[in-house]
Formats: sequence, structure tokens, C-alpha cells
Amino acid sequence: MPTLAASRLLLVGESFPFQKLSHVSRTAWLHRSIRFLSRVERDHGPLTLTNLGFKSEFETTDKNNTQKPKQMSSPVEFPNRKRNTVGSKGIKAVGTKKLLGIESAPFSAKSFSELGLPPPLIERLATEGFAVPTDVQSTAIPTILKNHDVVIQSYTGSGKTLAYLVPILCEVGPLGKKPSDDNSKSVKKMEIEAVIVAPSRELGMQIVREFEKILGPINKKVVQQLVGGANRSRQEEALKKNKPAIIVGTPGRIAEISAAGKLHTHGCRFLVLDEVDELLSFNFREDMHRILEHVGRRSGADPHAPKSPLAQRAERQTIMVSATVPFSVIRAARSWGHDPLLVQAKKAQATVESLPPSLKHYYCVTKLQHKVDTLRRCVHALDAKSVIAFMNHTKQLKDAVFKLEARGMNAAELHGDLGKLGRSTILKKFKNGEVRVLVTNELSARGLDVAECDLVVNLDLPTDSIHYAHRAGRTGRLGRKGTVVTMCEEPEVFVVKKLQKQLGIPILACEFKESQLVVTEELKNPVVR
Ligand SMILES: Nc1ncnc2c1ncn2[C@@H]1O[C@H](COP(=O)(O)OP(=O)(O)OP(=O)(O)O)[C@@H](O)[C@H]1O
Repeated sequence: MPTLAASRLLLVGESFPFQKLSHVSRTAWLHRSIRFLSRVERDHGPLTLTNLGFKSEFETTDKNNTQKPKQMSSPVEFPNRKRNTVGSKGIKAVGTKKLLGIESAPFSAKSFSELGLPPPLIERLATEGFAVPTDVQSTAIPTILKNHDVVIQSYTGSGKTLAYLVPILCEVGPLGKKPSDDNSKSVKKMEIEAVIVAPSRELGMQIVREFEKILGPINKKVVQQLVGGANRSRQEEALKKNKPAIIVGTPGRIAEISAAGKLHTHGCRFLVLDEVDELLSFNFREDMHRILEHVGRRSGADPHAPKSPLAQRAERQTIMVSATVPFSVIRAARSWGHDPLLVQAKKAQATVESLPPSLKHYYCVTKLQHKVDTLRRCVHALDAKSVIAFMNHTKQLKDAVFKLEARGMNAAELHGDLGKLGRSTILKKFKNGEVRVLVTNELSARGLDVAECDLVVNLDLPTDSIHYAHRAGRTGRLGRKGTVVTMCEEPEVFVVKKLQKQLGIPILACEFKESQLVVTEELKNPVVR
């Protein structure tokens, strides 16, 4: 019988050079291993990150490197007590839990009604034009409904927001399974039932809009946004007055209001960490620590007391989401969640985890002073209607916009130094087509959903393959076509080649001549996608 130990030996036997790999390749390998294991484990217990025993596999693959744990650990210090719960205890659970391997979840449901959702929710989804779930939704929704903690990993624009929003609305609010008087009871108690954390205001506001859309105009107040940059006392008043069951916000603002005693999340049932790998960054460390320690932790319970799996499940369900899941997230998932499952959409192109398969990638060598002009020619050559151009330094955005406007191209800058109102106005103009080129920085790389965006241009090179993936993912959303063009100077070409290798995608050299994109490089060694 293929036991967990046997499966682990199979992994160890591969003795893969983890150390030499980038984050993205490492994760790709890790995920391939997970899929492989899921087949081995299928009939013998649930597949969880814990019972995959990543730590021991990892240590065995390269025992000599003493620095490895440090490299792999997340920049955020996690609450220590949960670390201890991972290990033999998790492995023990294998035999006692009901089977649920990654590949055993139903894929490609033909309609939302196949997923066993309550009729009012199915109706609302249909009214808003959501009839067929995407692959990641077909997988994640039933898994979350079975009370599992999950890490949802699927490429940009594949519908990860609804993948957690739908199961939450099944349980929380007026569209859910519970009778409405149950819901009103919890509202009266001012209990928050779901907390969604996102790393930027824009993303937070976008998630709120998605909730409001499904809830419908009558139930809009079930959800409230708590994002930074907006008036805090007004948000606190709204909490008191509207008694929302769901809040969506940025780490700083949620932690701030919680610390002031104005947010009651101890009884919370769902904690969602959207763009979880970004939330791990050092900037969010303290706020995330507070959120993880308070949300769904009933007061009176000794936080350090060992808990049975059942008692832990009576606490919050943790849902972690991103297109990019580096090893640090896997580690964090094990310490933040309870035996989390990795949920991925089944895809034809299994090696490229983070990028939509429909994207075309090019690079263009150009001098620094000609970049904006090359951008303009690129937009004309591709006849792009809605373009996001990324730069690394906020100060340079204005200059680029000025140059584009001077040549008659509608452009606007978007960055964190603009006020909340300014940012929303520009985004609105970009979404409705008034602005053709949005020149922005890393702020817009994550989560921003503009369906019409057909071209992403990197005016400056992204810092690594993860940043490339999130920037690129602003186009080609939900199966649409999209093009990504990276501008670089001659000495930077090796960086593009490195990105190509790390991501496992062809990025072809091109030029813009006579209003056309001309590919100047042949696909010599096609990269297997
Ligand atoms: N089942 C569906 N049917 C039709 N449209 C959908 C469906 N699910 C999601 N969408 C739409 O697809 C778009 C992309 O979804 P979403 O923003 O959730 O992607 P994502 O995977 O979270 O992307 P990113 O990783 O960039 O944040 C949204 O406009 C959303 O409304």
C-alpha cells in the first residue's frame, strides 16, 4: 500500500536541486510533486500540505546547506504556537479524515447549480451573468464548503475572487443556507463572520464591488470596506450602524480598528488572505500578526493550549489566495491554517502556474531616452485599446504621461501618492476607455481587473519573475487575448532571458517598424508550456 512515508521517499529519491531554482521554478516543481503525490495518496487519505511533509523532503534533498531554512522562511514572524501543531499530528489525521485529494475534487462543473449552492445565490450569480464556474471555482468552492482550509493557486484572471466569495456567501448573509432569522441574530450581536484582507486599497475596493454585485442592491450593506486612505471614523460609524457580516480591507486599517476595540472578529468564521504572498512581506508584518491572532479566535480560550482538530475547526477557516505561491506561502499556510489543502485548477499547460495561457510575450531593445516613444509605437502597432505601462519609480510616471499626451495619446498616471479619490477617478476613466494608457507602478500589478486591457508594457524591468507574472496578468484575463512587451536596454537582455527560463515561456525579441510588430528572433528552443 503506498503510504505517506513511501510517497515521501519517492520525492526524496528525485534529489532535485532546489537551491539552484528560482521561486517560480521551485514552486512549479513543488506543485508537480503535489499532483504526483495526489495520485499516490488518492485512496489513502486526504492530501494536505502537512501530510506531504514538505519540511523533511526539503531537508533531505540538500542536507549540506545550513542556510536553507532561513531562505525559505517567510519574512513575517508567525504566531509560534501554531507551528507546533504541524507535524506528526497532521500526519496522524491522514487515516481519520474523509478522502479529499486535490484531483478528487470535481472539476469543470457545467453550471454553478452543480456545486450544491443555495438557490438564492445561484439566482444572483445568474442575474449578474455568472452561469458557468471557471476551473478554479469548480475545484475551490466544494473544497471550502467542506470546511477545509485552502491555498488557492491559479493564474491571474482565472476567477479566484469568486472561488472564495461564493462559498462564503453560502454560509454568511441573506443568500446563504441558513434561515434569515439566524443571520439577523448574528448581525444583532455585531459579529463579523468573514474578514477578507487584501494588500492594496484598489484591490480591497474591487473585492467589495464583487461582493456587492452578487449580494444585490438590497443587501449591499452586508459587506463593508475598511481600506486605508479613507476616513477612519466614518468607517467605524458605518460598522456600528450597518453591522456588516463581511468586511474587506487592507491590513493596516483592519488592525487599527481592531486594536481600537471597534471591530469584533473573535467569532469570525472565514479569514481570506488575498494575494497572500504579498501579505507576507515585511511591510505588513505587525498588522498581519494582529489579524492572524485575533480573527476567529474566541476570547477566553487559551491561545497556547493544544487544540484538537475539531476544536480548531470550530474556529476560523483560513483561505489563502494567489497566482504565485512561493515556498514561503506553503510554510505560512501550514502555520496559519489547519491542515490546508492546495487547490489548483486543472490545466492543459501545467508548468506555467501563474500566467494565463493565452498571453504573448515579447521584448524590445531600446535606449532609455526612447522608451516612451517606443511605447507609443508599440500601442499603434498592436492597435491596443487599453494599455497598462509599468515603471519602477513613481517620479518618472508624470514625465512619461506628459510625453504621451504631447503626442496625442490619452494617458494618466496612477500611484500611491495620489489621494483615494484621485486614484478611483483615474481607474474609472481607464476602465471606461477615457484613458488609453495607464502609466503606473507596482501598485497596480496585483489584482487589478480591467477586462478590456489588451496590452501590458514593462517600461522598466520587473524585479523578478513573480513581479513579471503579476504585471503580465493584468491582460489576457479570463481567456481573453493579451500581449506583454518588455522594454530593455541591450545590457539588460540577459535579465529577460532569465525571466523566460524561470517562467518557462517564450519571450521573443521584436521591433516596431512601419506600424507593425516585427518579431526578430526565431523560437529556437521552444519552451515546453
Ligand atoms: N464564472 C465566471 N464567469 C464569468 N466571469 C467570471 C467568472 N468568474 C470570474 N469572472 C470574472 O473574471 C474576471 C477575473 O476574475 P478575478 O479578478 O477574480 O481573477 P483572479 O484570478 O483573482 O486574478 P488576479 O490573480 O489577477 O487577482 C473578473 O472580471 C470576474 O468578474
